[in-house]
Amino acid sequence: MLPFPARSLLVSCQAAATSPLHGPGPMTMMARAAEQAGAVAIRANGPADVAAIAGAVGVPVIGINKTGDRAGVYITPTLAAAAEVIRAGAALVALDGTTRPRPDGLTLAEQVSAIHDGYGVPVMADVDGYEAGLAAREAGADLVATTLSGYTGPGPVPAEPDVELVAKLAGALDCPVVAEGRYTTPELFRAALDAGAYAVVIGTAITNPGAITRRFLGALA
Ligand SMILES: CC(=O)N[C@H](C=O)[C@@H](O)[C@H](O)[C@H](O)COP(=O)(O)O
Repeated sequence: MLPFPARSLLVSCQAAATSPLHGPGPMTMMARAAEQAGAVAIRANGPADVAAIAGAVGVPVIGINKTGDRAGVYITPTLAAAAEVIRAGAALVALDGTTRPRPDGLTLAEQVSAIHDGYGVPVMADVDGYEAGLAAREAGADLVATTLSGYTGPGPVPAEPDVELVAKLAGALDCPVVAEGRYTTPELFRAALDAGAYAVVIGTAITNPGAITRRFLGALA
């Protein structure tokens, strides 16, 4: 049973170490504001933020634990990283669901089943493409998210979200597909749901005032 309903908006509350909003205090305020406005789950990074947010909101927290280099597997890359955010209060854990080798040597299937067996929480696999999505479900993921599409190849990150991948995965998988990554407008949020997304995670467009400010100033360039 998933801890949030279909056709819902989930808000990612994360701030880079360079941001004045970095840390559990500001991220908890962001999460409370998102919950007050109708977000039905919060995605948060690291045990400190997960613990603070889980203690302050009534909606479930999707915990991630970014570790290591962004060029490699960095979203909850190991079982130990997953355990930290689960112990901090995550109701669900999201982790790298690509086919790349993982730093602790576990396969994705081994990591997922260790989380299921050891902690009993659902797992969301952040994938970068169709084949990875199929493989992640095969490996036991309870949800598949398009989070890493556009981020694992050699080229620049596209401006638009990968709605096509959402549609392909939703048509092929027997589990919920979550749209995540570069959903910047209400129209794109709606497009993801219409393409078959169970829910949509929105981060930057809601919780990153620095990026929003830069986006407006881009109109002057
Ligand atoms: C690729 C990667 O590391 N994505 C991260 C995953 O947790 C976050 O940095 C994103 O903000 C999140 O996925 C939400 O996406 P957007 O901020 O585009 O709405």
